[in-house]
Amino acid sequence: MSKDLSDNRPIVIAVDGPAASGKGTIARALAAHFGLPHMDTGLLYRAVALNLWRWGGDPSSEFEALRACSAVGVDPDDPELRSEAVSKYASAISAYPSVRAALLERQQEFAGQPKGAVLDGRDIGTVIAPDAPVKLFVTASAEVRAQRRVRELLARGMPAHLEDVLLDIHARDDRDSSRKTAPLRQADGALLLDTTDLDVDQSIAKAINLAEEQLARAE
Ligand SMILES: Nc1ncnc2c1ncn2[C@@H]1O[C@H](COP(=O)(O)OP(=O)(O)O)[C@@H](O)[C@H]1O
Ligand SMILES: Nc1ccn([C@@H]2O[C@H](COP(=O)(O)OP(=O)(O)O)[C@@H](O)[C@H]2O)c(=O)n1
Repeated sequence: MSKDLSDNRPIVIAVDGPAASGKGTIARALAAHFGLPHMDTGLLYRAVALNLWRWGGDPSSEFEALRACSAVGVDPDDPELRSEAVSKYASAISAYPSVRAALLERQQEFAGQPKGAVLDGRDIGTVIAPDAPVKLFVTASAEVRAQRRVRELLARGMPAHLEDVLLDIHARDDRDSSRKTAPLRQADGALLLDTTDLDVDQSIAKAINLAEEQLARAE
């Protein structure tokens, strides 16, 4: 049974996890279930990365990466946002504290909407919305995640090779988890959802159950 929203308390849902774990799919489904707005925060980092890439900027320069943050717009339908090159750039520039700081307010404002919101990313439960009543950490084996990402890229008409995508996923997992600022980790109070052996419908059903459980406990 879905949560009665009539008490007007905001419902903030933080969904974090590594690349292609299914966190975006789950976050969108939770947003639809609870009637909340959704933000894919990875797209912000990808938009900065795409800006930098198009200018011929250097991802190893924090200064240039920060410049790419100014007035960054996100066109979620731009296929280049999901290219492998942009994924690599996004992972590199997201390690810079100044880049993360530049994108912080936009995310916290979104999370602070009166009815609440669902956000997915790497640091939602740890940094952006640490007091969120619902926190999920979505994961799956690297091999399964790579297969999903390959299928997704091919379906979008983009080239993809399993070995390259798997290498990229390992490299991004390592970089995202080992950086000093806002590393990828399961937040305090977050429930683990391993989707390795679950299909999309099963993952969504489990996520809704876990969210309802956390909301009931928060009452
Ligand atoms: N449980 C699942 N089983 C199979 N495929 C999935 C599952 N969850 C997501 N996918 C597919 O895998 C791809 C990556 O999912 P997505 O939700 O975008 O992951 P993330 O946001 O973690 O990168 C998408 O094509 C999505 O449809
Ligand atoms: N909240 C977030 C979201 C993304 N990111 C970074 O942005 C990159 C792209 O994020 P994404 O969520 O679009 O990537 P996928 O998980 O969909 O592959 C990640 O590899 C992270 O390095 C981050 O640091 N913090």
